[in-house]
Amino acid sequence: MSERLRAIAFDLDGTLVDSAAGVALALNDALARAGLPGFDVAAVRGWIGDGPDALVHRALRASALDGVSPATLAWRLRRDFDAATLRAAAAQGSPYPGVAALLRALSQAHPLVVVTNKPTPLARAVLDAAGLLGHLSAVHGADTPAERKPSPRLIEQAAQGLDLPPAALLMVGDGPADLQAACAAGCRAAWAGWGYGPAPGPAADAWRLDAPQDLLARLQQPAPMT
Ligand SMILES: O=C(O)COP(=O)(O)O
Repeated sequence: MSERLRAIAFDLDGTLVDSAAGVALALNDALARAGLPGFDVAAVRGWIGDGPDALVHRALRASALDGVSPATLAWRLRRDFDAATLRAAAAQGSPYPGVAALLRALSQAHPLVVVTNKPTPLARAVLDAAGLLGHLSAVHGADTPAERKPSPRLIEQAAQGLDLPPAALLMVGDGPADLQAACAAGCRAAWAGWGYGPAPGPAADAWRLDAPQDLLARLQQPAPMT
């Protein structure tokens, strides 16, 4: 690990936990309670990464209800989605192969945090059920819209909590919002190629990781940003 890199911030969905099937389960539970049809995992996978409000909005748009439905429907779907997630956190997904071992190895030497667009209570429940919470120093979830990545706020909050400048962090994530938030915070970035997001363009200043274990190897090399 380079001298200035002192802590690692991980995205949750599509980076630590393969949650698409679990998110689809909770979303479809909420939709069914509202008398609406559900969606398959492939569709839902493409809607993950910007938080549950965006997920609900995208589901409503795909249901052709967007714009004609009252705001209370979105509110109710969101409430029921959160409840379904908390009721069955263990069904929300498992860590990707190699993730638990990676966190175990990295946490020996460096603080690890999660920076996610999931609200904190949901994020903590999912991480706990996945057996990952014990490796983490803190979980920073987006509890208000303004905190959501690509805003740098959660990364800044994480850095502040560790008493480090954001530049001392590496943000590892699968989505464009993760890399944009890292750039906005002035912190280094690594793209998790095993997740849901598209590959960053050639101009993006980020490590490209094919598998969780690649991170250990890359941490021995010079950092992509200074
Ligand atoms: O979309 C979500 O709920 C959270 O997504 P993230 O963990 O990739 O930030």
